[in-house]
Amino acid sequence: MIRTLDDLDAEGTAVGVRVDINSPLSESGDGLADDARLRAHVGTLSELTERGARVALLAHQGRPAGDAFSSLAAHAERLDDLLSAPVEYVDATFCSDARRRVEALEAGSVLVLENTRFYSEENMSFDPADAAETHLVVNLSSVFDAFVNDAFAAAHRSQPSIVGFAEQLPSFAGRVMERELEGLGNIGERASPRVYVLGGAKVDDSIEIAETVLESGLADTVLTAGVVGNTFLHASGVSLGSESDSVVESRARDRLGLAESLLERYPDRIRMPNDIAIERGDERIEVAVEELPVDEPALDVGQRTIDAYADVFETAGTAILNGPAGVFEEERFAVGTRGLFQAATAAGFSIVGGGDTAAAIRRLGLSGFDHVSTGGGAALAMLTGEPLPAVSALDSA
Ligand SMILES: Nc1ncnc2c1ncn2[C@@H]1O[C@H](COP(=O)(O)OP(=O)(O)OP(=O)(O)O)[C@@H](O)[C@H]1O
Ligand SMILES: O=C(O)[C@H](O)COP(=O)(O)O
Repeated sequence: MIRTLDDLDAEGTAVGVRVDINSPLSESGDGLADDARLRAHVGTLSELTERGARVALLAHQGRPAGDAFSSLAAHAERLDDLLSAPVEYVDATFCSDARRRVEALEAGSVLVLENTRFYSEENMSFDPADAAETHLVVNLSSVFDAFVNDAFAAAHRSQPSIVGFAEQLPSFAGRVMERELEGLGNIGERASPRVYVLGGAKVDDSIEIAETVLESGLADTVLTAGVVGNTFLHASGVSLGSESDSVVESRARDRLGLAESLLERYPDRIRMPNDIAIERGDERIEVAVEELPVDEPALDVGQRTIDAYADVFETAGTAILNGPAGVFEEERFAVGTRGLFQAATAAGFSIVGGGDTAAAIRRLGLSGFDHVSTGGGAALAMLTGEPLPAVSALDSA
């Protein structure tokens, strides 16, 4: 049974709170280009500080050697704007200076510790028992009274700050974690027919997801769009044209055979676009599949596809959306994503996977979904029935 903040005696308690505020950075790299994930955690942090907790914040940003690998100074500054509680930052995570700052925390205040991934162990995976013995967890457990995991978007990572503390301290789910588990947990018990929309450009991953959800019966129908839809059209023998075919072959990598096999095994449960949209001059031109191939790359799905998929949503019990239908960053090719995602809200319960998809619906001003996740890979793991290390750790705490 996972304990929540309802079960935590917060007054005066030094609480280590793991959040996921991993965010796109501004061009200059010294600021945040998007603060959606910081805003997502305001509820948890406000509740804890208003209840008198002494909050030490743990988080990662980027990956070693990656462009977005940075300190959390800018995150702390933004959180100070977003929270009514005082927020300070220290450029240390678990050394004696950091521990002293945690011990000196006043009730109702927040200290942002430095990026956990600045320390080598955090970039490795451990079983929870071994994670509990890492330097980060051992040192910080000596100054924390309790641990809250609110980092749903990193819940699929078995890293020390995610799975180690539950072995050492009383541990609880934060409100983001609680909400995500309510929205995405037990997906197999959600009303059917369950319809998965697989779009975007992570084609090899999406083909594997299609196999998982079809084989397990989680999905009654898989609707494909984006490069994923183009790939299944290609796998079904349709030649889209040299430009699109080469995009498909590069993105599908060695999974094209699996797409062909899935079409043979589930001909009635996988749907492909009826039409695509191309750019000709300054125009958006929609081309029926029967009129393919064309020279220009397929950059979106067309109205016939939107209408056909909308019919499916009308009778869907649950719609799960991951990946946009087209190059939504260009307004002319956002038509598919707008139409498809809006139509999906007709389903009994609509869920949007996190990451770029959640960013897309914010950018396009789309609304009406029952659950919009903060997690990309973590949401997908839950939506395909995979266990999440962070959740297992909290559950055994
Ligand atoms: N037909 C298309 N041709 C080329 N690119 C496309 C097409 N359709 C969608 N895309 C691109 O796919 C990208 C998003 O795909 P991606 O798979 O990363 O989404 P996502 O699954 O939501 O991401 P994440 O897993 O990070 O949440 C967008 O940048 C979009 O431009
Ligand atoms: O942005 C995300 O998907 C999460 O913060 C996890 O980041 P990671 O893929 O670098 O572990």
